[in-house]
Parts: sequence; C-alpha cells; structure tokens
Amino acid sequence: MLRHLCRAAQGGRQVKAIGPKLVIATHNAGKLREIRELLSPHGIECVGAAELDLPEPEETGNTFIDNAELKAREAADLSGLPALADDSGLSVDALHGMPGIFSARWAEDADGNRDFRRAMERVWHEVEAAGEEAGHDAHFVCALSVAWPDGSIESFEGKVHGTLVWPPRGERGFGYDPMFVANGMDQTFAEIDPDQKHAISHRADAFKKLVAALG
Ligand SMILES: O=P(O)(O)OP(=O)(O)OP(=O)(O)OC[C@H]1O[C@@H](n2cnc3c(O)ncnc32)[C@H](O)[C@@H]1O
Ligand SMILES: [Mg+2]
Repeated sequence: MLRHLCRAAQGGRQVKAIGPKLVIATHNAGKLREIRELLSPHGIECVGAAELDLPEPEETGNTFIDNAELKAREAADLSGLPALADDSGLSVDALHGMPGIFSARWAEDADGNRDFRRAMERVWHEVEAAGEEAGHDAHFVCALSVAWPDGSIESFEGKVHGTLVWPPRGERGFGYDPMFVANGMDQTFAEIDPDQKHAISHRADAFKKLVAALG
C-alpha cells in the first residue's frame, strides 16, 4: 500500500512515508485524473497543484526526468508536502523523437493557449513529409518524480510503443491520444476504456516502477 509507502531503508537511509497527503504537481486536468485513478487503489489523499494555487514552473530541463524533477521539487518546497510530478510526451521515430519534451509546447499558440488538434496536424504533416519509409512508429514517455520537503527525490520512467494514425479518432483521454494506437490494439488511446489505457500506458508503466521501488 502506498499509504504506508516508505523509501527503502538502505545503508542507514531514513525511512520516509509518502502519505497520507501527496501533492500532484500538474496543471493538466487529464493527467491529474489519470494519476488519481492510478493512485486510487493505494488510498492516498491527492491534492492538485491548482487547488493549492501553486505556480506552473518553467520547464527548462533537457529530459523528461529533468522536467519532472523540477516540477516535483518546486511543489514540495512550496507546499511542505511530498509532491509527485509527471513530465511526459510523444516521441515519433520519423521525427527523431520530436515533439518529445516539447509535446505541450507544440500545441501552444503565441498566447500560450493549447490546441491539440493543431498539434496533431503538425505531427502528421511532418511525418508525411519524412516519407513513407520513415514509418509511423511512435512511443509515449512518462517520467514520474516524487520529491520530499527535505530535498530527497526519486524518479522513474515508463513507455508505451505504438503507431500513429490519421485522422484522429475518439473523444476520451487527452493530448495526442486520438492519433495513437498502442501495439496489439486496433483502437486509439482516445477510443479505448480508461481502464484499458491504465493497463498499458506509459504512465501506468512508470507507476509500476514507482510502486516496485517505493511500495
Ligand atoms: O506540466 P504539467 O503541469 O504536468 O502539464 P502539461 O500538460 O504541461 O504536461 P507536460 O509538460 O508533461 O507536457 C506533456 C504533453 O504531452 C502530452 N501527453 C502526455 N501524456 C499523454 C497521454 O497519456 N496521452 C496523450 N498525450 C499525452 C500532453 O499533450 C501533454 O500536455
Ligand atoms: Mg508542462
């Protein structure tokens, strides 16, 4: 049970509980919903960054883990509570891993408003421009970081591989879900039941590693 989750007491390291209250350091409602669903079997009280009026830090890192750590660190420092952050994105083989850590930024206009239909059109347009031989393979990546107020931090990364499809299909999920079909499935992440996404997603994969290490 994550409620009693303790960091491994190795070599005299202090044993530290994650709960009972955990700040979810995201301003993305879709992510927050998925993280709550993934944590619900563990009986942790989750409080969203927006509920605490925490600011959205600038994502200056060069990797998913760098950005997850800076978001978790800032939320733990400001709230005085353990904080979990998620940095994630879509990595497209034909685009040499882009949009990657820029997945949210590809959806933003000059005023910072997000439009994922436009971002998906850009991805598909660039995939087509890369030529048929470049293929349509892609994967989602999710880095999860838990930061404690005393300065310690743990990070985990998960992935799910699949194929991009066009046109986008489905109303569920968020972000790039309508154009992503996981390997072994026929429907996009926006068409399948949320429980099916939670069984195989990059976020679920990262959570499995987090629970294995800390649970
Ligand atoms: O930084 P926070 O506040 O957590 O929220 P964000 O939306 O800005 O999140 P990121 O910086 O991690 O950007 C990742 C983007 O990648 C996309 N993404 C991540 N996970 C996804 C998923 O499960 N399905 C579809 N798109 C996803 C989605 O569009 C996100 O906005
Ligand atoms: Mg972000």
